[in-house]
Formats: sequence, C-alpha cells, structure tokens
Amino acid sequence: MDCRYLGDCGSCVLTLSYCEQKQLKIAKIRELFSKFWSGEFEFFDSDESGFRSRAEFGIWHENNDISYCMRSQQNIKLPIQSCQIVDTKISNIMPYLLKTIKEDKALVERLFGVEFISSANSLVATLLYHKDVNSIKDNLVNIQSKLRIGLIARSRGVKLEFGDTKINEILNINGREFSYIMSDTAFIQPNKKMNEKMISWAVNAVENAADLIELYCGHGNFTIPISLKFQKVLATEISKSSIDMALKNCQLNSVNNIKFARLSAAEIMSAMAKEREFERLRGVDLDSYIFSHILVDPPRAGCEDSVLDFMSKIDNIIYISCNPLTLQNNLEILSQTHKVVKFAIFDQFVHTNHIECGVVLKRIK
Ligand SMILES: C[S@@+](CC[C@H](N)C(=O)[O-])C[C@H]1O[C@@H](n2cnc3c(N)ncnc32)[C@H](O)[C@@H]1O
Repeated sequence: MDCRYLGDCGSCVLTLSYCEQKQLKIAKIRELFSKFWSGEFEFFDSDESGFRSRAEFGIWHENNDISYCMRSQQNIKLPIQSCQIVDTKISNIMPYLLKTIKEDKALVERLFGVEFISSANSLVATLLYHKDVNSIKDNLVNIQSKLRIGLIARSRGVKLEFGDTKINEILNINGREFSYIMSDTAFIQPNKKMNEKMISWAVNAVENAADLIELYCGHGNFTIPISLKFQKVLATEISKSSIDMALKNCQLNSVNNIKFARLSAAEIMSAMAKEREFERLRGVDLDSYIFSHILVDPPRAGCEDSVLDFMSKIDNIIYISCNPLTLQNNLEILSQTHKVVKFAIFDQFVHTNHIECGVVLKRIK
C-alpha cells in the first residue's frame, strides 16, 4: 500500500510488504502457540487496501478550517486527507462530507469526530459533537438531503437520525447469502471479506453436531449461518442492542432453531450451574440441550474462569480470538482436557500488529 501516512499513522504501523507482514504474523503465532500446535497454520489473506467497512476519524480544527485526523504513532494528532484502508463507499464520501460540512459554520463548530459504517445496502456517517445536536437539527436535515446517506448526530446523551440509518449487510458464507441488520452502537466486524472467511471456516469446522452453545454472539454474525449445522442453538450476549438485532436476523433468514438471550458470560454460566434463575431465560429449558459444541468469540480480555471450566466439559470448542495473549492463557487451561486440531490466522487487521485467530479443540479427557 502506498499511503503517504503509512508508518506515521497510529492505525497502520507496519511498513513491511504484505508477504513480510504475513511471515511475521505466522512466526509470532508459531512461537506463542508452539506448546499447543505444531501443525500448519491456515492463513487467510486480506486485501491490502479498501478492506475496512467501519472507520472512525477525529476532526482537526485549524485556522477556521477542518480536516480528518488520526493519532500518530507518537500519540499526537495527524491531519489526513484520505485513508486507503477504508472501502470505496467510505473513501468516496469522505471528501464530499467534509466539503459539505464546511459550507455551514454551525456544523463545523465543536465537531470532534466522524464514524462511518458501510455495508452492502447502506452507508451511515455519525457526526460527534461537543454541543447539543438539537441546536443544529435544521442544519443536519439540510446536509443529509445533500449527502443522501444515513446521517446520525450525537452529543452527550442525545442521538438524532436523518435519512435511512439502518445498517443492512449481506454476507456470502460458503456460497449462500445471509442478510443481517446491525446496530451502529454495537460490535461489528471491521473487515467484511475476512468476516465471511471466518464464518465459513467456523461452519466448515463443525462435525458430529448435536446442539450448540455460543457466548459473546453479538447480532448473530456466526450464529445464523452455523445454526444450520445444529439441531438447536442457545446463544448469549451482554449487549441489548445486539440481541435485539440477533432476533430480527433470525426472522430475516427464516431460522427458527436458535434461542437468543441477553446474558453476560458469567450470568449464563451461573444459570447453567443452576446457581441463579433469570427472567431473560423464561421459556428456555436448559436441560433439553445436548451441547456437542461451544463457540466463543470473546472481547480482548478472553474467557473468564467460569466459562473455561464449562468449556472443559464440552466435546468440541470453536474459539475465535482477537487477542493471541489471552488466547494463549486460555489454552493453558483448555489443553488440560482438549487438544488443538485446527489453527487459523485471519488477517483482519492488515498493516497492524493485531492478529485474529481461530482454534478448534477436541476433548481428550
Ligand atoms: C469480539 S465481539 C464478537 C461478536 C460476534 N461474535 C460477532 O462476530 O459480531 C465480542 C462480543 O462480546 C460481547 N461481550 C463483551 N463482554 C461480554 C460479557 N462479559 N459477556 C457476554 N458478552 C460480552 C460484546 O458485546 C461483543 O458483542
């Protein structure tokens, strides 16, 4: 990638060629996980540019002018004119959005950030303000009519929406299309093509399926396609907006063997251990499930002890991780009962040191 900010920008820090980045990442993972896996790593390549379908930028104010900005590697503000890792929809709208904002002083004042989310059928921009956005409501109506994209404006405790702000995505999983709607405030995988590869990989890893339990399920990103392999699925997640979307996504895809419940990982573990009952699990007979598989895709902190203890009793584990260090810690525990049978590296975050992994484990004790 020949981006002029590469190496300065705090987002893209790796200046190596793609082939060198790939070798570096495989070497890092091989070293960290040599105790658990000596086989080949499946490496899933990403596009080198235009791969991000969500992005956040700061706004730099100088001499009555504004530009987008990022944090530099030295943690100072770096004004930027363009970004090469965002997808075409976002890179096309970026200059036009800024130009249109600049035509209205009220829209410029106290604007401190812009977020973009693009998907198959939509593009939504969120303007972040250090002033009550109700005071510029008419200005926002006006700019939305020019931009013709979904526009959200936020300030402390206030959210205003203009135009169509629904985020509709279509993912191709092993040749079949799945439709999703997603919330702008909840977790969304940032690299669409890599997301399709991860889900397809997880679906293909399922053998001898009965029922599935999934924790940290988000809006059903993995849940909906993988549910076709199982008789019944129980999927939980802490975020209310994600669970609301997950329920809609079941309907959108005519899937009816999944029970979604808004529960933290600790809560579903205490429900499974019969320590607590939850109104949010009303109508769900936990004893009716025969879990052959567990799927987890936790936040960077990895899985907590109660989850690891539960996982150790399930025959098949599919673990998607965005943090190799917590994955390594968790495998220290899980390797007492399970062995790794597949290990994949998904290059979600090209030009960065972040590495996403997928591990399949089978119970040996
Ligand atoms: C890496 S994201 C994965 C989401 C989903 N699998 C996907 O692919 O879109 C992690 C998810 O865990 C959820 N989460 C964070 N802490 C949690 C907790 N303690 N219990 C349950 N879910 C949690 C977040 O809301 C987020 O949706």
